[in-house]
Amino acid sequence: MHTSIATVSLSGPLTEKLTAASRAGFDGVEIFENDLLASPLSPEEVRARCADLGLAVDLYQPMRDIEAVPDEVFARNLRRARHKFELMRRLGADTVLVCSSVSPDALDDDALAAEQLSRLADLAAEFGIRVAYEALAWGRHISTYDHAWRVVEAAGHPALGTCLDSFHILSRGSDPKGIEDIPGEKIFFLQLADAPLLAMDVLQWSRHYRCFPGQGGFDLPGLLTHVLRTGYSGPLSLEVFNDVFRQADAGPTAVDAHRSLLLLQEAVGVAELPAPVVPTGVAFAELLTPDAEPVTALLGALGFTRAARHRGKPVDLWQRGTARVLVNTGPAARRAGTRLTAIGLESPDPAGAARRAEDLLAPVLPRRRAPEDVPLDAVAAPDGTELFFCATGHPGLPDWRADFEDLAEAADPVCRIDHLALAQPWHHFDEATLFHRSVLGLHAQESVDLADPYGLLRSRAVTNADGSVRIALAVGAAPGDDTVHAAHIALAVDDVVAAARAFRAAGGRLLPVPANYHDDLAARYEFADGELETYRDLGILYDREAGGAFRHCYTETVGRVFFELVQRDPGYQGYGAVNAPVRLAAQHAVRGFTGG
Ligand SMILES: O=C(O)c1ccc(O)c(O)c1
Ligand SMILES: [Mg+2]
Repeated sequence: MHTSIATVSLSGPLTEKLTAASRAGFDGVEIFENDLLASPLSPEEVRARCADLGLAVDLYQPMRDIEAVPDEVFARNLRRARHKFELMRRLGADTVLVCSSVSPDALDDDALAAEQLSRLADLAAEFGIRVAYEALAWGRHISTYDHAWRVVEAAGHPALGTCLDSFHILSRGSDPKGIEDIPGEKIFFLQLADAPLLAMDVLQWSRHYRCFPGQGGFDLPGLLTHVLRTGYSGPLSLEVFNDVFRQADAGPTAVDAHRSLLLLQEAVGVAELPAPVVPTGVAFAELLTPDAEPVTALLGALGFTRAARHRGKPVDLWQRGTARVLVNTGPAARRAGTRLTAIGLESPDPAGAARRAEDLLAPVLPRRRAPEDVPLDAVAAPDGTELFFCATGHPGLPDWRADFEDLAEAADPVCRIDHLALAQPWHHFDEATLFHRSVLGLHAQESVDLADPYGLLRSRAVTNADGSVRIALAVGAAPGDDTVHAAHIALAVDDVVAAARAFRAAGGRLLPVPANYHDDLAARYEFADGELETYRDLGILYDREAGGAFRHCYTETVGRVFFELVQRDPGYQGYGAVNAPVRLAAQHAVRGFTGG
């Protein structure tokens, strides 16, 4: 279907918004009046720019406070409208959005509203323009879609139709099924926005918290299904007022926006995409570092051995059990300190996984990093993390390990990657979740807010069904907070006490945890004799759910990476979130002393 985006959804001046929308693959735009007023381009120039970019000007908006007013006020409104219709002719826009009045002048009189909207439509028709009337959820007298439709229906004017906006409909809890009572050709426009389910004033909610479909709590596929049943065939247009998107780069936001529309079309069956290929495990995590020594010292103390070396590049494979970490000291490492740059995901169909990602606008990475390398399918996640789709040890599929020359048999204490925690750029958290959910087919758990001494950290885990892939996506409230912008690799061990002791005996440094924390644990749980003292000594944190317990501790941080040792009872599904504030405070306390 024809896809469109309101310029208010993107950051920057009008020309940047238009360029971003076009590059992301949108077919058209809704031009928000303020964006035009602030633009140095004339309406003709905007029209030409849109044409050059392959964008239709699908809507001009909004026209406000028009209807159900005393005659003399309406006369002034018509005069204003004539100006706007002349402007729209120059702009090449043939549909105008009129939102229901919020003016104190407006009367609670549907017949008057219908009559005046009809007169407005008469004038619009002289310019070849159609009027799409939309109920704002906070409209003074008209605030529901069915009410707006009754007024439009009563007016019975061919140049007057309604504009449906999913936010206004779903935020008020209206039943979208009634949309099917509207003839499709009288729905002149469809605006789509999701939103987190918040209990707050609807105007504030709308102006600050809207998000792209699939990122919030509304049933957008359900609503769109009702709309399509009417025969509606106009644009699917995103109109998202969001404080974060206003500040984020327009380019990536537009890509995320378009991805959300592709997914919505897939969900309602009007677009076909390659099916998700859910990853079945973690093949490796790759660290890029300008200085291997602190990283390999840490890995060594954690019981990893250097098992293999890449044939052509400065990349070593470190392994303990089935936990594999690649240490890359290539030239790219010089640009930034130590960080986690790539993840290998086990995939039953690597090529299929990459095809879906590509169709959902993920940048595809070169299949070979060098001519002699094994070809691997890889894409970039929104945060830039490279995702390799791997088939470790599958006959018939390329094995990434073929690029490596064995150095040693891996020592094999039981150990695997329990989860990876990735720091997201602060303005791309919702997109990251949607990406991992829809592109990779992972299930998203609830988002949790964690108190950091210097701000709030938001975290949301995405997992596969058996928990063999767990990725915790986190973002700090404060842009540029380095501590929370560290990624970490959590290693699952059978006995965290033994693992922590072995780590310390090998010279590793564990994150010290304040005594107050363990005093509180004593108040909350009963422990066997000596157990709590052991945890106190090693800095082991503890959590318990109905399903079981979680014991975990942290290593020092090297660059922007640290490790966690976890002992997870099979029934425990979380990540020790209750302990995160203590852990974050402890990491702040040692910052500067541990950084590498
Ligand atoms: O918040 C507003 O004023 C506003 C304006 C135009 C719209 O289409 C809308 O949904 C909201
Ligand atoms: Mg709207």
